[in-house]
Amino acid sequence: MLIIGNDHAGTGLKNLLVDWAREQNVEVINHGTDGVDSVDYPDFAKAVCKDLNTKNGLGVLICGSGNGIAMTANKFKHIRAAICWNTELASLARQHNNANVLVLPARFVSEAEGLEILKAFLSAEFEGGRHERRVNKIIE
Ligand SMILES: O=C(CO)C(O)[C@H](O)[C@H](O)COP(=O)(O)O
Repeated sequence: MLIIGNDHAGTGLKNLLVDWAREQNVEVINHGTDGVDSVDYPDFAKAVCKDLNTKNGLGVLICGSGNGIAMTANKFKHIRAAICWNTELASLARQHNNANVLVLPARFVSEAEGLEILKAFLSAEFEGGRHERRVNKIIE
């Protein structure tokens, strides 16, 4: 399951990702705005993170730079949100940090790049070991 949210800067990329995920038969919950009128990104980060803390899935948050929406998300317990602007960062966010929210900066990646970054995030797995010790220290 993907739980997705975005502000007005991320609507186009969000639509592409939702369409792709549904084509893959991945269940998607869309908490983002579907328009381009100016909205406030914390509202969407909060909706996604609250939902994610009650469901088994991964989150995707999209805004212009990624910064504000990630700052908001990382205030939630059990949320580890990683801003990723290429596929390598997305894989590492899962492999090393067990990130459960992918944050995409829509004004700094193309829509095609955003989709590849999501694919990399979804296909990577947490490696555990020394990384588990470190992630546990984040959780503490
Ligand atoms: O950091 C951000 C959200 O996490 C953003 O980049 C916003 O999308 C951005 O600040 C919106 O800017 P705008 O000038 O209001 O479109």
